[in-house]
Amino acid sequence: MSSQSHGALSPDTLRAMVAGILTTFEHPTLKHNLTALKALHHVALMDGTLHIEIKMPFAWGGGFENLKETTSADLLRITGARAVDWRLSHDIATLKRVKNQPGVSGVKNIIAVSSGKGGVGKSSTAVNMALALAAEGAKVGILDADIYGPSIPTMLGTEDQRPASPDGKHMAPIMSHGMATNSIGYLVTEDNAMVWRGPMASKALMQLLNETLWPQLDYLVLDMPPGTGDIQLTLAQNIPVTGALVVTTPQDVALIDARKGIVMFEKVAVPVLGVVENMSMHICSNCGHQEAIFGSGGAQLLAEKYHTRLLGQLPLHIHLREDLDVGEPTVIRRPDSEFTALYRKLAGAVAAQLYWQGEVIPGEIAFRAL
Ligand SMILES: Nc1ncnc2c1ncn2[C@@H]1O[C@H](COP(=O)(O)OP(=O)(O)OP(=O)(O)O)[C@@H](O)[C@H]1O
Repeated sequence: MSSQSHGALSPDTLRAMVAGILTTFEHPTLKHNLTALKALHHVALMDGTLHIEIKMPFAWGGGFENLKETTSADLLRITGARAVDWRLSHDIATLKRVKNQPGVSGVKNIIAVSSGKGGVGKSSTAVNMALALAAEGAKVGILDADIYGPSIPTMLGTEDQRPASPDGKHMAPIMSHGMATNSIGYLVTEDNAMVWRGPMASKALMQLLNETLWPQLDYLVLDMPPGTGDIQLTLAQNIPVTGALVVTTPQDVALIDARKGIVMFEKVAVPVLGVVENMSMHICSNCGHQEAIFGSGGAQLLAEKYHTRLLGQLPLHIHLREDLDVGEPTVIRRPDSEFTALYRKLAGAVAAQLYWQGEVIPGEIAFRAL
């Protein structure tokens, strides 16, 4: 099609032209195209610049970058504009929660991050994914519910802080790297928490969730205690979770436990969003050599067998551990690294899966009654 003089286009024609191109855009996060999603929020052509605003119901920073790269040239050609001024805004949908439970004040969606066994990198994944969701454009918080090893404060560099209580009843979350966070680790010593019986632990965690003064959040990432015992089952049943992730390593023993995690969530009707494979490859920090030291392909097979999906794979690399040890997760410390790109891809896949798998609660207003 030949270029047209931009002065000659009516708003409707312009919109139809732009929509025509955007409709053809395909991306792994899109089950239906952008027009079906009503994502084209604003189009205008002024002084040779084409202004386009895309509004999305789930965190979509990565998809948006891809959209710009893929369609800008065509848009310029078809509209005759000299430049495109792209804008992405979000109006993140609130999705149906397990058992239709009422939500937590201020929080639209809760994503539980679990693992069948300890030490597979659940907390590392939760914290980097939460920061990646924020980098993708969402308002994000993280709650460390891992009574057996509350490591989020260390990973966020906030271990010396304690939540204040402005009214003697609620806790103000601690802010770190732009994210609201609270942890069972701020409230009890590790030795204390370890000996809690199930009901005590679950009660404390429910309090932590409900009595934190969360700011308006699109996603609250919940770092669950590892395993599939009573505490995990009680939490999965009582927390108004939107969906759950199961983190595993490619080792057979971890995969067996990850399977138990999937089954546990299915039992209590928590939608499983998918599996995340951590430490899928070891990358040598000297030579870059990659080695599948824990085996390969297992998480993919597990996901297929249980009719879910592999949402991301993260390598085993010394930078990931070092960054967490100094309280500056890789997504913050190395925003342009290949690791951050992987976490952002995972975050985008999780946000999209949550949306497409869920059912939108129209017009719910998350209010806080104090
Ligand atoms: N992909 C990775 N590359 C390098 N180190 C990693 C990676 N994932 C996790 N680690 C490191 O492994 C250790 C355990 O990770 P993490 O605490 O996230 O595991 P977890 O599954 O949450 O453990 P727990 O179940 O005990 O809470 C940490 O020191 C972390 O920095």
